[in-house]
Amino acid sequence: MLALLTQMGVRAEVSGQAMTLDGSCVDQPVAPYELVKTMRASILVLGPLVARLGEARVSLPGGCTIGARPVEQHIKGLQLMGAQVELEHGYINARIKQGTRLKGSRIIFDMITVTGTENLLMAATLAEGETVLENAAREPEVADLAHLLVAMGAKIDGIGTDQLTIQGVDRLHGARHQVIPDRIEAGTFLCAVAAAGGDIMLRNIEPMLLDVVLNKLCEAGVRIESGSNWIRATMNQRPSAVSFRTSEYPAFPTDMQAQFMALNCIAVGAAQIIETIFENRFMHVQELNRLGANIMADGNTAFVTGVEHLSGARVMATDLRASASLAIAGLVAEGETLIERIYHLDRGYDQMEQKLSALGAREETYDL
Ligand SMILES: CC(=O)N[C@H]1[C@@H](OP(=O)(O)OP(=O)(O)OC[C@H]2O[C@@H](n3ccc(=O)[nH]c3=O)[C@H](O)[C@@H]2O)O[C@H](CO)[C@@H](O)[C@@H]1O
Ligand SMILES: C=C(OP(=O)(O)O)C(=O)O
Repeated sequence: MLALLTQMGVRAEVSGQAMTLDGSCVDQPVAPYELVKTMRASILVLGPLVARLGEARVSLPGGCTIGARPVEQHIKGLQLMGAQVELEHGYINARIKQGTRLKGSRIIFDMITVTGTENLLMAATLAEGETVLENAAREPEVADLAHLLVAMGAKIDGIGTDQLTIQGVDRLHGARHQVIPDRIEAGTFLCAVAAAGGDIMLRNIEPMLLDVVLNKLCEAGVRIESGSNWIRATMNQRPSAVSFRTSEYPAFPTDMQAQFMALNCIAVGAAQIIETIFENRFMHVQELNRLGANIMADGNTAFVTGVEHLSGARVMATDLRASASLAIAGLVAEGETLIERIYHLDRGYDQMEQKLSALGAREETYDL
């Protein structure tokens, strides 16, 4: 909805005055992962479609412009399984010989790729014989997909590890599956409370999904309590600065980098942030600096020196998590913050403005 309104010229406004979020009695059900994220998904139907129908044509994937985001690992894997793959006018065409199936293969990824693992995992479930995926991604979302496939009749060993062994089956059947909660949405709300102060109760979230994030929040001074499917965070002081390096799961997720940078902007002390997954994921730095932050970026490293106050300004969202970091900084900043191109946020958050409002934030979307 917000995306549609934005296309019609609507902008979102976040305003605050050293605001605190007090949501101790407000339930925040965390949205299922990927329910609202679609643009990057085109590549994910390539493998399963070729496996099922023998040919497929999909556009090169979109997604946030945080780096080149190549997909040659997906293509290499499908070729090893016997598919012919061509690039044509921004589309990927893949096919196998009529009357044949993809062939099980041993595929060693050159680097850890989440969507690459997911794509070839799905394709392998319907291939002929055994496929072994080595150096596979271990993100919980990959394991969740594997559990769904198993419920649909696939044969997969090594779920949750970096080596997945798949015995191809002739067909899959329907199944019922509960998608895991979105750990990045949960982490974003926790960061908002860590930065602005206050109290939040998140339900329908397994703390284990957020291990490293919760550790960093504790290091920042947040009080964390948790049960099997809930997390409560309380913060009543300025956060302490926390340094980190993004990396593949189970290390610190790249999708939480921008939100922790916002937290560091108003922290006591200084932090070093190293981004190792994407080469262009610091676009929020100059926008946070517009709000009075003190950040210097040099290559894949950002140095953040915490300041006591941020002050509202007009800023521009450049991608999904950059938008979230600006929303967090806007809550903390004194005065009004106007975030342009907020439509990026809608691709990964369901009704963030309503959820923040429920916590006591003053946030509006309005027609200009
Ligand atoms: C490992 C990792 O943290 N992946 C993140 C990545 O997943 P996403 O699946 O979008 O990206 P990948 O995991 O495939 O990419 C990881 C790295 O490998 C490189 N690469 C990937 C595939 C390929 O064929 N060639 C290639 O060079 C990418 O450029 C990137 O530097 O973005 C998502 C959205 O931000 C995050 O949720 C994922 O956590
Ligand atoms: C960059 C992200 O998503 P996508 O891969 O869909 O661009 C993200 O979730 O932070």
